[in-house]
Amino acid sequence: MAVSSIPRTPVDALDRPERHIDPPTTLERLWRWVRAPLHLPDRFQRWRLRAALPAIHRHAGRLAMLDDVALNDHILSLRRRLLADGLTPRLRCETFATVREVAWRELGMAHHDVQLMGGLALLEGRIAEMPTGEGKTLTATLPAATAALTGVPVHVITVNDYLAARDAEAMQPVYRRLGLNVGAIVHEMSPDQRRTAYRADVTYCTNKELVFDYLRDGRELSHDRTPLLAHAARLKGSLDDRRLLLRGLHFAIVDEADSVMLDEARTPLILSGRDSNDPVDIALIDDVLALAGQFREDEHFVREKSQLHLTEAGRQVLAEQAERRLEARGNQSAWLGRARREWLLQQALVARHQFQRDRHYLVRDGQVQIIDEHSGRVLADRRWEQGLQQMIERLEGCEPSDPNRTLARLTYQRFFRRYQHLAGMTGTADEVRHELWRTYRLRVVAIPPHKPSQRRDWGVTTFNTPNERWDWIARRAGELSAQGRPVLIATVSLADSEALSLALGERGHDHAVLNARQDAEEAKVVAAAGRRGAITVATSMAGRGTDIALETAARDAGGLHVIIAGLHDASRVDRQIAGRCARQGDPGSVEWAVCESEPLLDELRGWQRHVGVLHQRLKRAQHEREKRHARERARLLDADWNEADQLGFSGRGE
Ligand SMILES: Nc1ncnc2c1ncn2[C@@H]1O[C@H](COP(=O)(O)OP(=O)(O)OP(=O)(O)O)[C@@H](O)[C@H]1O
Repeated sequence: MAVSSIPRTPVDALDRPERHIDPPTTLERLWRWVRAPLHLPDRFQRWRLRAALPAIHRHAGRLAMLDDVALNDHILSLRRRLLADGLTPRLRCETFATVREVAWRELGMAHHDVQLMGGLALLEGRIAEMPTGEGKTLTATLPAATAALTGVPVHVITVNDYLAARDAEAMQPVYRRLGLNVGAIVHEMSPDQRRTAYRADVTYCTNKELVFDYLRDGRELSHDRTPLLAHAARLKGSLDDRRLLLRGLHFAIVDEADSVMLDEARTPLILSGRDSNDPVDIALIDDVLALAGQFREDEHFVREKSQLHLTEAGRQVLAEQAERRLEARGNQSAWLGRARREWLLQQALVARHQFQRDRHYLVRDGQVQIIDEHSGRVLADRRWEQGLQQMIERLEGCEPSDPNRTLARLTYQRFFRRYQHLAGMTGTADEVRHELWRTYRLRVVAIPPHKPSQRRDWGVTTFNTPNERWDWIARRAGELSAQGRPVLIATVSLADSEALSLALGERGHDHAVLNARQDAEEAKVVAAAGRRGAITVATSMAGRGTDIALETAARDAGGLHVIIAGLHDASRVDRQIAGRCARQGDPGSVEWAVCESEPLLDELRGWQRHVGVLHQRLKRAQHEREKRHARERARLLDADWNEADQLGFSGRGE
C-alpha cells in the first residue's frame, strides 16, 4: 500500500492527461528574481559565444558547396595554416565550420548552434552545461578536432569503458576524414595497446584508466623526480620515453564533468601491488570479526551520518577483551595499543554493517568484487585497503587475498589541475559551479537546449515496504508497456534490480536487466530499450551517458517513461537518470517511487528523521549527503596539499 503521495498519477487512471512539471511557486519566482544579477555573467558569456556563430555559418555555407575532393583539399590546407599560424579567431571559426561539414557528410548530423556554442566554450577551457541528450558526444568533436589539428594531443575523458569505446567508435569517421587518428583505452588493454592509443591525436578514455596509467608512468619516472631531472636523464640517454604510456597532459575534455571531477574525487586513486611477503593474519581477522559480531548497535557503537563510532561502553568491552587476549598471549601488537585495536574493530564493524553484498560488492568466481557506487559497474581489479578487503572476503567465505602495498596515490583534484588546458561538459553543473571554480578554476556556462524539453514529471509515489514498491512498479510498467511505451526502471542497487526483476517475472512481463552481474550484453540491452513496449531494469549503469534511441512507434506511443526507484546520493544523479527520456525534443516522462527503507535516510538523525513526508525527508537526506561529500572533498584536497608532491613530471604543475 502506498502510504502517501505527493502528486502522483494513480495507476488506475493512466489514461488521464499527464501532469506537466509544476509551474514555479511565488517563492521560487522571488528567489529567481533575487538571483538574476548573479546570472548576468553567464548571459554575457552566452551572448559572446553566440556572437561567433555568424562567422562559422559563413564558412559553413562556402564549404557546403565543395565536392568531396575539394573538401579534402580544404582540410589539408586548413591543417597547414593551423600548424603555421596557430589558432587565430578566424581559423577557429573556419575549423568549427569544417568539422561541422565533415560530421554532416560522415554521420548525417550537423552540429546545432547550441552545440557550436558548447564547442567554443570547451575550447576556451570552460564547463559547458548542456541538458541531457543534447549531443555532448558530437559537441566534443569540435574542440577535440580543432586542438588535434593544431598538433595538441587531446584526451576525451568519460565515466566508463563502455562510453569511451562507444564514443570513439561513433565519432571516428569525423576524425578520420579530418586526417586525425583516434584511440580508445579500455580496462583489458595491454601496455603496448595503451601506448598506441595514447599516441593517437584524440584519445577516448576513462578517468580511472587515465590516472592509473599516469601513476604507472610516475613510477617509471620515479628516479627522475622533476621535469628538469627527467630532461637531464633524457639527454644522458638513461630515460627512454618509449616505456611511458602517456604523452603528457595537454588538453582534456571531461565528459560528465561533475561526476568525474567531483563525485569521484572523494577518495584518492591508489596504485597498489599485491604484497605476498606480508601474509594475512587470518586468525586475527577471524577473531576481530567474531568480536565485532558481539557488538550491538546503539549500545556498543552508534551510526552517525553513515559512519560508525564506538560508544564508551563499546570501548570498555574492547579493552576487557583485549586484556583477555593479551593474557592468553594472543597477537600482542594488535591488541596492545588502544588506537590500533579500536581501529581494527572499527574496520570489522564497517565490514559487517556498512558493506552489503549486491549493493557495494558482489561475489563472483569465489572473489569479492567491488561495485562502483557511481557507475554501478564492477571494478574488476580494485580492492579495499587496510584489511577491509580481507575481512569482507572472510565474511563471504572466500579465500582471503594478499594485502595491498601502496605504490603511488593521487587525487583527481590534483591530477586534473596538471593539464595545460582543461574543459568539461555535463548536464548537471549548476549546483556545483562554485566548487568547480574553487577546485579547478573552471567556470560553468549554461548552454540552452536545441529544442524545448517535452519531459513530463509524474511526481512521487511513496511506499512502506520494498515489496509494495516492486509490485506497484511491475504493474505500472506492464500497463505502460501494453500502451506501447518503453519503460526504464532505475534502481539504486544490484539487489534492488534483481528484486524488481523477480516481481516483473511473476507478473509475466518480459524485461531486460542491466546491472553489474549482467553487464556483458550492455550495448544490446541499451539498443533494445527504446523499442515499443520494452521494459528495462537497470542500476546506475544506465545513468549517465546512456543514449536510448526510440523506435518511431515508441515515440508515437508517448516516448520513454523512466521510473526512478529510490533516490541516489546526489540530486544530480537522479536528474541524469531522468535525462534518459525526452532527449532531442522527443516526448517522455519520469516519476519517482520511494520507500521508507531507503538507505539514504541513514543520513538523517534526530528530529530530521521524523519531520515531513517521506519525499521531503529523502530530499533533506540527499542534501545532507551532498554537503558531507563536498566537505570530504575539501578535506581530502587540504590533506593532499600537505603531502610531498611525488609526481610532478608533466604539465603545468599546480
Ligand atoms: N546535431 C545533431 N543532429 C542530430 N542528432 C543529434 C545531433 N547531436 C546529437 N544527436 C543525437 O542525440 C542523441 C544524444 O546524444 P548524446 O548521447 O551525445 O547526448 P548527451 O548530451 O551526451 O547526453 P547525456 O547527457 O545523457 O550524456 C544521440 O542519439 C545523437 O545521435
